[in-house]
Formats: sequence, structure tokens, C-alpha cells
Amino acid sequence: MITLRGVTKTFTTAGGTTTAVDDVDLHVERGAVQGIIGFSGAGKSTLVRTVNLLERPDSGSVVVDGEELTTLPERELRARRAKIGMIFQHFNLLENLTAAQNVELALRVAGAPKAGRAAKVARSLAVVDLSDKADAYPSKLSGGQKQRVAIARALANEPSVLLCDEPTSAVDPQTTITVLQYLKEVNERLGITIVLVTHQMNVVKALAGDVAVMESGRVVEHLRLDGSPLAPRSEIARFLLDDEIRLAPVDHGRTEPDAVVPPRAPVSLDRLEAVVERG
Ligand SMILES: Nc1ncnc2c1ncn2[C@@H]1O[C@H](COP(=O)(O)OP(=O)(O)OP(=O)(O)O)[C@@H](O)[C@H]1O
Repeated sequence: MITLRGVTKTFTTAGGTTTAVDDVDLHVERGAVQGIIGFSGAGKSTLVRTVNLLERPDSGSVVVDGEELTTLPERELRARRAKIGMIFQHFNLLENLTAAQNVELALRVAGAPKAGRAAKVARSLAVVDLSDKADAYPSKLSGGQKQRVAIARALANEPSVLLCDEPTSAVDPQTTITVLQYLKEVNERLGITIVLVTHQMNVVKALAGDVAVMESGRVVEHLRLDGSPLAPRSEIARFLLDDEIRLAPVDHGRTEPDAVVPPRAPVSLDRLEAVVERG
């Protein structure tokens, strides 16, 4: 279904060159939920964004539904991308569009004929039980409802794959459960393959069959989440599995390097179209 081979992605900025994804192989079976976990900066977002070529790898191969995406001409890539939905931590809804209009935008960008769009919007909103919020603007919706609209938008083009980049990191624990329930339904009822990026082990455990553990751009191990006892080999996986918080006293003399914050474009209509269409 999804096969990444030798995928590498580097970023060069004034501060130097970062290898965000370093020679990663990953295979996801059709209908599976694949987790990707790791600390901040491990390369999770960059890796998941190579699956729809929002980030074009410097090298390596990306095969989705039997098709190599890296060599597709732009027009065909656009058509293929419509079949790969994506949701984000901060929902990326356009505030000046209603829930229904936000969903319709994905259809518009994909060039879906106008005649069938309203029915597809209604169907997508029904999947996430938000038919009654079709005319509501995002400012009137809770975080969980916004993420459900984003799921509806991602489903509008009837994708075979749904990429989820930290979908529950901006919502409270109760809402996390609701969002995960809808994702589970999308996977089980609609048969959509899911790739789920998170730094929360309990989130992948709730949904995924396999989790790839990332550190410094590499997949350092896979954990099978089939209910059998987990035997993590890497220190990072052991740390992520151990969710108990132990607080040592603050070391006031310690200096921490400044975080490298990748530039984030503001979410505008153009930007969303770019996200949906081109990245
Ligand atoms: N557009 C960009 N330009 C420059 N550097 C980037 C860019 N995107 C990511 N990076 C860098 O690549 C590395 C991996 O970033 P990435 O966002 O993929 O990690 P992550 O595991 O998803 O982290 P987080 O959970 O904080 O989002 C980081 O060092 C980051 O600063």
C-alpha cells in the first residue's frame, strides 16, 4: 500500500544543514494503522509529509497504491494526492469559510465537478457526525469539532490513505479519545489506511498495529502493538513507553540550546490550497 525505500530529506537554512529524515524504509499494508512516534525534532512530520510529497525527498522511493510518486509529472501527482488525505495538529481550517465550505475546498482544489460536490460534502460531514454544523464557522466550533471537520475535509475526495500529523496534540484528553474513535471508524468502516504521527504512546497504542520509533531522522525500531508484552530495544522506545513523570529539581545553572523552529507559513486560502494541492 505504502512503501518508502531509502527516503532521505535534508533542509538547508542559514543555520546549516539538517538531515530531517535519514535513509528510512517503511512498509504499510493496506487497511493498517501505522504509528510513527518520537520526540520533537525526530523527523516524524517530515517523514509523513514525504508520503504525499508535501516534502519531496532528496533521494529514495515513495510508492503509494502501487505507484511511484517521486517520478510522476506534476499533473498526475496532483490527482494522486487527492487520494491521500491529511489532517494536522492545528486543524488548518480557514476561519472565513463554514465547515461545509472548508470541506468543499478540498473538492474544489482537486477539480471535482461542481454538480456532485454538495452530496460529497454532506456525506463527509455525516461520517464525523457534524451534519448539523455544516453552516458553522470554525470560531464557533470546539477543538474536537474542528478536527472532525478537518477529517471530513480529508475524506471528501474518498482517499485510500489518511495521513495524521499529531492530530490530538492540540486537544484535551477527552477530545483525544473522540478524535481517535472517529479515526478508528474511518479505518475500520471505510477501510482507509492510516499513518499516525504522534509523540504520545497512548495515542498509537489505541489505534496502531505497528509503531515505527524515530530518533534523529532514523527509524530505530518497530514495536508490534498486538497486545503481547512489549520488549523495546532502544532507549528512546523504553522512555516513550514509560509515561510516569519523575521530577528532579531544576538545575538553574543548565543552559539549553535554542529550539530550531522551522518556518511556518500563515494559514490563508492560498496556503490551504497549497497544502491540499501542492504542499
Ligand atoms: N522547513 C524546514 N526548514 C528547515 N528545517 C526543518 C524544516 N522542517 C523541519 N526541519 C527540521 O528537521 C528536523 C525534523 O523536524 P520534524 O518537524 O520533521 O520533526 P518532528 O519529529 O515532527 O518534530 P515535532 O514533533 O516537533 O514536529 C528538525 O530539526 C527541524 O527543525
